[in-house]
Amino acid sequence: MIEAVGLTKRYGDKTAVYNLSFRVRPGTVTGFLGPNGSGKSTTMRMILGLDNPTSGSVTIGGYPYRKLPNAPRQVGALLDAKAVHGGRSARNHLLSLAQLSGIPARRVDEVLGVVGLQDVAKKRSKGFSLGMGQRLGIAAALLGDPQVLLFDEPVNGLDPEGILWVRNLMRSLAAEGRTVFVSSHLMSEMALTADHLIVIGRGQLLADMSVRDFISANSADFARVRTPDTEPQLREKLTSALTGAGGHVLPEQDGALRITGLPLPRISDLAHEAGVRLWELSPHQASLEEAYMRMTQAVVDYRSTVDQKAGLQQQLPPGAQPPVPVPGQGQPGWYAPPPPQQGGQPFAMPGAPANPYGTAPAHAYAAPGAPAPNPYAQPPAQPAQAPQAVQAAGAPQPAQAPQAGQAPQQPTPAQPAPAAPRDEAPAAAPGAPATPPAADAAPRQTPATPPAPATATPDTPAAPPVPAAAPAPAAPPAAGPETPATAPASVAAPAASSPADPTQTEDAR
Ligand SMILES: Nc1ncnc2c1ncn2[C@@H]1O[C@H](COP(=O)(O)OP(=O)(O)OP(=O)(O)O)[C@@H](O)[C@H]1O
Repeated sequence: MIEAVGLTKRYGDKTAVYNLSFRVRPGTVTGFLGPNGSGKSTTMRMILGLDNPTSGSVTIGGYPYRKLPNAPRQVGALLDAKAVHGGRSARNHLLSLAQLSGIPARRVDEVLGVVGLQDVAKKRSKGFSLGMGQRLGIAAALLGDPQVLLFDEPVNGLDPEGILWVRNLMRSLAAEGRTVFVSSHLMSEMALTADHLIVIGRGQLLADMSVRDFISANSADFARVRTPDTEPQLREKLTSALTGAGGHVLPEQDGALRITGLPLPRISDLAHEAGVRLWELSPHQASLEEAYMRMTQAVVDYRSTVDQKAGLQQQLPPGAQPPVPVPGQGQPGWYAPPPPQQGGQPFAMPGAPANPYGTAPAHAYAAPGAPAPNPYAQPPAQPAQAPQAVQAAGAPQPAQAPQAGQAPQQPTPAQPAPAAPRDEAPAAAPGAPATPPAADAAPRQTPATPPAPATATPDTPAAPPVPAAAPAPAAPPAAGPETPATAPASVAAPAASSPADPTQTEDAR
């Protein structure tokens, strides 16, 4: 179990994560969703002890990562597939991680087989494609056979076979009772892979619920109706009959109508009464993508504004009519309206308190574009305990991001029980070698941007970036469980990715 309580991270003026509380449970795949820059990677780094929270806490099996006995055997992670010493072969990369964590060499060959890299095991990883790099990162995460796995965008760059493989891998890891936490922007994939979702926007929790609940809470089921293409007047007739009966009708791009607010039999009756023949009348459930778009459209920071496809469009033949644009399509809110029972609160979580933190109203996202309270300006009430429910916060205003000196009142984070871990109790003796490679412990480097004050002092002071050409030194045995592990051996963390000397010969296998 991963448990975050009131987790907050600021980089100078930038609040990357704000007051996040959630639990990631074993036995399920939990998807971690959010727009670009919403704080997913930052959250994962805090879970793995690679960044220190500004406030709040996050534990794995009851321990902060750095206090976790034999952490590399308990937690595996893929954060950045490129965080590999390019001059090393895949096998030697894994071997060095294994040696530093007391993992037998035969396990290296096992995981190489699991990820399908056995044939290129002796090739230097700098020649790897993006997908091969992802596989190597996944192999590193699996190395310690850990109970808790974190994957940041694991299907990036994978081919369809690879995507299917990752999906099945995640599901089988969860089926074995492991805790699997995976971020992705691929909604269709998440819909097939995840059982549960944690959705954040601008660093704040938007939803914490099952995929099924998420879709039904944030979208409406709808009916698709098609009238004969040859008689456009029938479409108009049906539209007015349905609208008159209280239905909500949206044209779809292929000429069909998308109807919400009326049950299928009623649509059929209305069509019959209006003398309109139907070519299609079918029930549909909104996709995860639609539900996600609806929920997050108010908290997207980076949105493309230029129609890049404009220049690619073919000229219409003389006399041809351009396709009728779908009203509102592409604009916030063009998706089907929220389910009526939600009373216009598409994000209200079924059965959950509407406003667990007493912050912004639950309907804050119901009307995209409507003025929304700034959650940063409204310090949340102290949560009684780690909520499993959605934090129905309002859409933050970008211009009003919190300043470092104007920190809202922080909730007192609940202290994680210092007792023995629960479901992820350490499998190995605490004295087992646990010190991971120093390179893995380095904080995220952002060369183009000078680090903000919060990052100027690395969270892991003892771990400066290791020069790329220098192999990670063999770690001394861990002093014991109280010795903070600087980073997981199996975490594919950045900092070891500086260009390797191309003339360097591959070290002994
Ligand atoms: N080391 C850092 N120093 C300063 N700002 C940072 C640092 N790391 C992250 N940020 C900022 O924190 C915010 C959250 O970034 P993060 O990488 O966690 O988002 P994300 O949800 O993982 O994004 P994406 O989906 O694009 O990977 C961003 O605005 C980012 O610029």
